[in-house]
Amino acid sequence: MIQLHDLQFEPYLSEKEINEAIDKLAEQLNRDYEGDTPVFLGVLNGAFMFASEIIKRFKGDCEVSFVKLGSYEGTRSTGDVKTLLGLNQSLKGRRVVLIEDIVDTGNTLEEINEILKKEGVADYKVLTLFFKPEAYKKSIKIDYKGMEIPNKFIVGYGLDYDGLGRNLTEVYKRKEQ
Ligand SMILES: O=P(O)(O)OC[C@H]1O[C@H](OP(=O)(O)OP(=O)(O)O)[C@H](O)[C@@H]1O
Ligand code: HPA
Repeated sequence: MIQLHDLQFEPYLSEKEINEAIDKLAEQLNRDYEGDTPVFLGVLNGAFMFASEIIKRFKGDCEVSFVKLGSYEGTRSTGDVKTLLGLNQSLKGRRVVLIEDIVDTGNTLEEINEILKKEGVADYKVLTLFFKPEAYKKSIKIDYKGMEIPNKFIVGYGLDYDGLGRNLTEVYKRKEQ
């Protein structure tokens, strides 16, 4: 059990389980993007750890870029997704792989979708380590999912509770009261 701020969290996914999911995603990406030079676009802050691991496993040429969006306060989405750092390169005509640590309500994804539509990308795919099907309210297709998880608040592997927990290499879920 760990404590972050006022909440307790219990172990949920081991580093081994997470790495196995990332290995599988990497195999798919290496197959689907063979011979292409995709742009991996990570969504900060949460995706930093996953982005690093998946990009290390990509065998071809690629570019790496980041945007920074935020909408969570504590354990809840405010529904108001703020772009804190936007794109700093043109993605026109490029194949883009959006890297998310988690797709939960889908609010963040919808916001990025609008940004990428305006960019005139050749195509883009959504890659996420974690996906909460019960919470997802949008229709944007999630192309690559590492793991489907129940609608519980998690921390670790880049994900935080009010700033803490991002450095944990395993994932913890909020303890039921
Ligand atoms: O599908 P949603 O409900 O929009 O949730 C997913 C988003 O929430 C988290 O970001 P957050 O806004 O907490 O910012 P952070 O990445 O800096 O922690 C996470 O990193 C995703 O980007
Ligand atoms: O379960 C979660 N944990 C941490 N951050 C998040 N952002 C969306 N869902 C989550």
